[in-house]
Amino acid sequence: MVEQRVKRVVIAGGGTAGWCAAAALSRQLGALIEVVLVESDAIGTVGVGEATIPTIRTFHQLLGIDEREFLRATSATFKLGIAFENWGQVGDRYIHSFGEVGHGTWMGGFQHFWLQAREAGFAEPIGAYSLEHEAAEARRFATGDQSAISYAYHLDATGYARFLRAIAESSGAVRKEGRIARVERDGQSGDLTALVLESGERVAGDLFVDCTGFRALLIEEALETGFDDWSHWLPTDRALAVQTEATGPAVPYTRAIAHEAGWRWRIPLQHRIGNGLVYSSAHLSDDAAHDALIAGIEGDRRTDPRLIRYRTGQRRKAWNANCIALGLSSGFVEPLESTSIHLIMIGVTRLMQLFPFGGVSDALRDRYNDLAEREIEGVRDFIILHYHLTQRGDSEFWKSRRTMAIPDSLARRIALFRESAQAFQASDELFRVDSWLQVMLGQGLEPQGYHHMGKIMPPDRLKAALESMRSNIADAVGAMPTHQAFLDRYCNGR
Ligand SMILES: Cc1cc2nc3c(=O)[nH]c(=O)nc-3n(C[C@H](O)[C@H](O)[C@H](O)COP(=O)(O)OP(=O)(O)OC[C@H]3O[C@@H](n4cnc5c(N)ncnc54)[C@H](O)[C@@H]3O)c2cc1C
Repeated sequence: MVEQRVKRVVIAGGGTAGWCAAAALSRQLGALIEVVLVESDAIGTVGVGEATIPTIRTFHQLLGIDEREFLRATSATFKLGIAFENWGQVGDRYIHSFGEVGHGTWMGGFQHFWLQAREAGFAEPIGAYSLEHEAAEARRFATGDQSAISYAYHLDATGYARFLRAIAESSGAVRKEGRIARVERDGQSGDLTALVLESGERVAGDLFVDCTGFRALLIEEALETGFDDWSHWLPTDRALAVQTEATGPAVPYTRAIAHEAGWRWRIPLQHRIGNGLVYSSAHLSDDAAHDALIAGIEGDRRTDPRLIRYRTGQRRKAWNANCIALGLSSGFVEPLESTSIHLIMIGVTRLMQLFPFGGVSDALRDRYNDLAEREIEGVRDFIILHYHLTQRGDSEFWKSRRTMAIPDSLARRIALFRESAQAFQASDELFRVDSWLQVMLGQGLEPQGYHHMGKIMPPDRLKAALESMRSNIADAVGAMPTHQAFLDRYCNGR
């Protein structure tokens, strides 16, 4: 029998990444491994990261999380997509919703039918063929047996870490409070051997998970892994965040409102709104950003604006030696499509799938890094798409986004869609065709051609098929309660 070499996993950091890792590892592998987490209350967490994508629900199912309990503990609301305002041109608006857009066939996607119908003059806007889009626009929501709807959540980040901590501790994970002063390494292999706390306590382990946020204490400070900087593509490097009181019913979508040098978010929770202004410090001063943030908020402030600095890019290896970086320590592609928590969850899931019971090996590490790299690069391209496909010319920031050189992978994808309306999801890529489609069209990328599969059927049949899709969706949305009414009922257990 192969001897189990990795028995004790030490997690450094207790933000969303640290507690996600602790909860999943202890709940799923707790019978085989010991899980210890070190965090420092004095340092605290980044405190943002409140919008998610639907994969969070798969992760919750893996942990056996009760949805109502989660919603109450994190003051969460439901999210059906993101409303992008002012991205193509000032005054433009589109929703990137989570669900399917229409129905295609094996030969091609729905967009080909839709483009055919639009040319013939009988297509509604593309969003009319997506349940999630229409529900978001109508601010309605229902889940459970009543409807099959694709959704995610807006959640309170601090409450979420607390919630995950309770799961982790009840599954046997042990928390140690204290500031990590130094990291010990094996003189020969270079592997990490222990975290030494300021108190002098030594926390030894076989495998380490770096969740220390932007500090990247293990993966960078100790292991000097290196970082690929993507700020030439994604130059926003600061965010100002402030919480305000809710002023009305919660909407089931995030708002991402472009401004002269970045964008603003608005994330509705049950009791408050999370607001933030993301900007490029090369194009907007901190004072001007502060004024723009305050000018754009509604409702009384609950907190003072807080400045967060970041750099967009990825750690050269997410897994280096016997250390895996998760969360902000592994890289950050700015929060536009709410992908960071997803990348944490997929990273933890992958770690459990590739867990090095027999010891860390190059083969396991390479496989993990390969998948992590492909996934974050797919996210990167998707985010760059939003900036690059702007028609805005009202500021240096937007002019430079429009004219910048983009990754070849993305340039090919845009050219393909522009020429033929063909969109695809590469293997190991997060965003589905429906997402690429909605954002490309939403940002004003007009296909010059399309597949003629719609011409195979008589125009009347195409018209009837589209009308039936649209009216079925309209009926389903019409039967839903408002998002706020559903939330009130669902969270109260009624
Ligand atoms: C402006 C902004 C907006 C974002 N919005 C979204 C979003 O909408 N959706 C989304 O999915 N993601 C978002 N993110 C990303 C999200 O915030 C993070 O992925 C998530 O919070 C995980 O952070 P973390 O746990 O890696 O780091 P942190 O929350 O920073 O946690 C780091 C932990 O390490 C500990 N630590 C650090 N140094 C030491 C030390 N010396 N000793 C002991 N402990 C230490 C800290 O105490 C803390 O517990 C956003 C990020 C930013 C910057």
